[in-house]
Amino acid sequence: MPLFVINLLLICFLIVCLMFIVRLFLHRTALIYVVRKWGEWVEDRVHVHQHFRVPELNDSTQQQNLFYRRVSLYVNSLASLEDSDFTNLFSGRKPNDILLSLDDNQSIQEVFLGARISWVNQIERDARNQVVSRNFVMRIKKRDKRRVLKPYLQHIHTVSDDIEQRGKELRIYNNGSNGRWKSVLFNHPASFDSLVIDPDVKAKIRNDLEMFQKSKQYYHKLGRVWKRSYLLYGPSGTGKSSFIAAAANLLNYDVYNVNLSQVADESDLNGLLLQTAPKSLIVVEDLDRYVSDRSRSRITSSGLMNFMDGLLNSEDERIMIFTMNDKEGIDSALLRPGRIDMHIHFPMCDFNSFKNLANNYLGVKEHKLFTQVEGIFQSGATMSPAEISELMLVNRSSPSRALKTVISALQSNSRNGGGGKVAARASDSTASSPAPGSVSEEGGGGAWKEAVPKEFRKLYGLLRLKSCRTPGSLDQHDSEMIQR
Ligand SMILES: Nc1ncnc2c1ncn2[C@@H]1O[C@H](COP(=O)(O)OP(=O)(O)OP(=O)(O)O)[C@@H](O)[C@H]1O
Ligand SMILES: [Mg+2]
Repeated sequence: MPLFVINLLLICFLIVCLMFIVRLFLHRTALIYVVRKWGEWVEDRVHVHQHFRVPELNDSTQQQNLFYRRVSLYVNSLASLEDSDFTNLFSGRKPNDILLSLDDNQSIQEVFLGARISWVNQIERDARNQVVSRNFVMRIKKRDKRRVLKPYLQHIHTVSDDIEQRGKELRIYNNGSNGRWKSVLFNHPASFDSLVIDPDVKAKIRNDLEMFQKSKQYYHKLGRVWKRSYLLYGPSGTGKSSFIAAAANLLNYDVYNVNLSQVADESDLNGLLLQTAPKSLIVVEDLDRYVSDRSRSRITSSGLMNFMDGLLNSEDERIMIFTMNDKEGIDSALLRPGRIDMHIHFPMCDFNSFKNLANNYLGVKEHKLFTQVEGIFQSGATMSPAEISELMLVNRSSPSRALKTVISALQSNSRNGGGGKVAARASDSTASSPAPGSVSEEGGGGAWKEAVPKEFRKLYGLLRLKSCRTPGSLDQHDSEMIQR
């Protein structure tokens, strides 16, 4: 090979090495950002830009400009804000939330559909440093505007909606006899993680709920109302109401709890449905009782079915949840596909659920008493998760004592006729519950008293009294339990 070719190759190699080292140096020292900024500065000088101002107040009426709020939510959520040279940090509504916020007159950029868009948080102050006006000013290349502006504004709407939805405080609504909803704040701590059901079923439902939330276009294309219905069925104390609370927390939906015995007639029921807001869970608990005992409600079957089909605005997403202890003997038309999209069974506790509860309530993954518990479950004994969790909760200071208490309860239950009997008795116990299916209600304590055999309650009382001798080992809730 001629010498000059070798030299040429050598020079090329050296140039590549040099470029690599320069690039590495720029990245390591963050000089790359400086170079990039210069590049953008030059680019800005050779393009014509268009500016859009979003004032906080409408010029003529001095009323709040709703779009300003959306832009504010959107801009302060941009990932580029985290990378910017300066950012204000504020605490959010939830305890661990930290919110980022642009400073006065700070600018930020993002790339949308290949177009660079920048925002300035323009704040004007007077001589006394009082804010005179607030605006967000958007800047975009004239060349990109026609292509990008419309989808970009739509994108701002969608993202800000989503942020608002995630940050909103949830409420639970109950209907009164006047055909109106009354609401209170809803902060039930239930989550899908704390809910003990078959892991595959749990994953399937979570997936189904999340898919539904993202399926607006799909439902629209099919010409279907954007709604999904679930039936939760199983004995009392198996987690149906807890599931509803967990779903509301997962989706960030308000809960509308329909008490059918308070509904005067079908038009009243439809009126209630129309008063519900989008992004909500509409819940009817203990539907089987209303259906089998007509004296509890003045709604006919067809009225109920119309309600379940819910002629709602197709744009408004809603989820309906019905609960039942037993679906035997229920008119199949009421439960047909389309009217109810998914049937979810909530069974009594088995050994696997018991282990999950022991982990959640006692922090115990393995224990020498587990083999004995497994044997008792295999012999056919069972109790509801509510009963077992209640026993674990009050004995949480000593896992061994908690497990022994559960074992005694299971054995006692088995001697008294097995799980079926407890299940039946547990269902009966809800007949006296004050309001059907209040999501915020912790059903464990009351049902426990009714469902656990007397003999065991005596034994349990003795154990509680004994443990009570250790000062400070019980909280307020525990003392209430002893008095029962
Ligand atoms: N599957 C479960 N996973 C975790 N905790 C549960 C479960 N089932 C019941 N619990 C506990 O028992 C309590 C009562 O459960 P919940 O009210 O959800 O039962 P339910 O099925 O709605 O009963 P009912 O039919 O009587 O209304 C809950 O607060 C929760 O602490
Ligand atoms: Mg319930």
